[in-house]
Amino acid sequence: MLEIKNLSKSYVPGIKALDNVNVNIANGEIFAFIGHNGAGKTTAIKSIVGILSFEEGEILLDGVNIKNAPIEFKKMTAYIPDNPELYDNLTGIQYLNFIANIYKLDVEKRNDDIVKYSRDFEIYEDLGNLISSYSHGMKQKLALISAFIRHPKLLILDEPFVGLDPNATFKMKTLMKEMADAGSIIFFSTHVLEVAEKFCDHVAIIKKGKIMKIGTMNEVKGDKSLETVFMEMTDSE
Ligand SMILES: Nc1ncnc2c1ncn2[C@@H]1O[C@H](COP(=O)(O)OP(=O)(O)OP(=O)(O)O)[C@@H](O)[C@H]1O
Repeated sequence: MLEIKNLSKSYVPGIKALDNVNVNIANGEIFAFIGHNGAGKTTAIKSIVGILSFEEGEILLDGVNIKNAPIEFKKMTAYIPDNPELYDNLTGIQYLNFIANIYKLDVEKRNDDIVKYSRDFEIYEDLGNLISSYSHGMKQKLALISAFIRHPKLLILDEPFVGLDPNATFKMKTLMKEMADAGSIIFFSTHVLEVAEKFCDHVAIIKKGKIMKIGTMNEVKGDKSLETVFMEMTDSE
């Protein structure tokens, strides 16, 4: 379970980018975090994965506190930013093995997973090429594979649907669903409300650092579309 309790964060004293955010996500849930530009999604994500410090609150994954046990927490977590920075001078396979070695993944299992996921994402044939020769979408696919081979407890993604072709988007959703069915938590931010509506069990709408509405997709949208509820929540001052 991921527990975010009373999380507040300011970049500038007196201005809260996150204001008393509370979120609980059970194992196996697919959770979408939606909000306007500047609402605080990336700030929340970077706080959860331990990149940003925060002044108030607690973040726990299966009871492990990011502040008290950051290494243990990070071992269970895979994070894919909206624009992943990879190592241009490595080949795709060198990068995947580098990540696999850092996390001490079993060699046989990792090799099987690399073949499976790179075939799924149709970049198997490109793994021997330098990352510098990859397109933006291919880099995103490589970053996704590096996360999937770890089978993390928490997979957290910032805007994962931007820049992927329809096949890759479909494949990513299928693999995310598989991971959730195996008990992982999938947490992502998105501006693509149709995908969030169809794909997620749970959702939170954030505005100016505050959670406006949170719950199951049905609880949040009722008999309206997610877009309608989002507009109602975020347009009003
Ligand atoms: N490094 C920073 N220094 C100062 N203020 C920042 C910094 N990063 C973000 N902010 C501010 O924090 C607030 C939340 O930004 P954040 O990037 O979390 O929003 P977001 O919801 O991810 O937006 P987007 O959808 O545009 O990616 C904004 O007001 C932003 O200007």
